[in-house]
Amino acid sequence: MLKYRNITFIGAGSMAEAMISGLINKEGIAPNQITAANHSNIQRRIELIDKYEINAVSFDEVSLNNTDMIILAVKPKQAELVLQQLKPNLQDHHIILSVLAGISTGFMEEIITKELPVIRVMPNTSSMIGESITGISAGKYVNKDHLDLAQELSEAIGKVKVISEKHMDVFTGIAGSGPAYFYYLLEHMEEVAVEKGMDREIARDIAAQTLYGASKMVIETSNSPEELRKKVTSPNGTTAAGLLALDENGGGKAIEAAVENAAKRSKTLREEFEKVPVR
Ligand SMILES: NC(=O)C1=CN([C@@H]2O[C@H](COP(=O)(O)OP(=O)(O)OC[C@H]3O[C@@H](n4cnc5c(N)ncnc54)[C@H](O)[C@@H]3O)[C@@H](O)[C@H]2O)C=CC1
Ligand SMILES: O=C(O)[C@@H]1CCC=N1
Repeated sequence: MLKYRNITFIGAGSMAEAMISGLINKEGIAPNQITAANHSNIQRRIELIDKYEINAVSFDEVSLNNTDMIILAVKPKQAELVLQQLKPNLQDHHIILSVLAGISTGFMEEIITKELPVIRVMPNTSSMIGESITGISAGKYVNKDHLDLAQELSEAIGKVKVISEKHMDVFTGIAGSGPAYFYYLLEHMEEVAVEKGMDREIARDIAAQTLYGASKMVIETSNSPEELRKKVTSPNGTTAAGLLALDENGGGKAIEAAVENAAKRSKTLREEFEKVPVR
């Protein structure tokens, strides 16, 4: 069970913080079970200690003796170096989770050489408030207990889907990067309202609640997005006019292209940063 486990984040940036915040808001995971390690930014460590009362240390000070789960949360390009540096201190009881976009379990397993469980976990920043949707896929040495633990951790920050690793790129394109597309949408909606003289804060609330309500309708009713869209669209009404403008301006295609391009980038990150490790 997660509540008896100690967790060390390697990397203490936005994604690590979103997960830390979600985890300690969840009953059962005490701040002192969590350690975050970063490269050199002392100010950032102080900020995390003050805000969450977790332990925060520099990468050089990190000790893995009392850790059960290591969560890699550095940039994909740092994967190889960080794993090489961790390798001498890895122990048989360690479970390695990686939130790194693109980087495969096979590559990580190859670097660490020990037969340790490596699990890819793709959350999003809504972990911060326990509303992530997190994709997990297991490496070669993962058993049911390891997977259950990764699932439990992911459930502490939102919902979970266990997926095949071959779908991780598209999952990242939809869910890892997805919040940014919706923020972009909200920014644009807000801007139009502001241009028409509406107060920015009010416009923001209106747009955000509209998105939240629409999402909740998809999640909580048995209707598909298409059915729900049709229910909003009165013949010859305002929605039809709005959707026509979306179509004419390539709205649907733009959304598809965003997901495709993010998924493609996930794949090219792998090609760029997975080199054959030097043993
Ligand atoms: N930001 C997001 O929404 C999501 C990010 N991810 C993945 O999470 C990972 C981290 O992304 P962000 O948090 O956005 O990046 P970030 O740039 O905010 O954080 C990276 C962290 O790694 C630390 N770091 C760099 N080199 C290090 C080293 N040698 N040892 C220890 N720490 C080191 C940095 O000090 C920093 O704290 C990436 O691999 C990304 O693909 C996954 C899902 C969503
Ligand atoms: O932009 C990125 O590469 C990371 C991975 C998913 C979300 N943020």
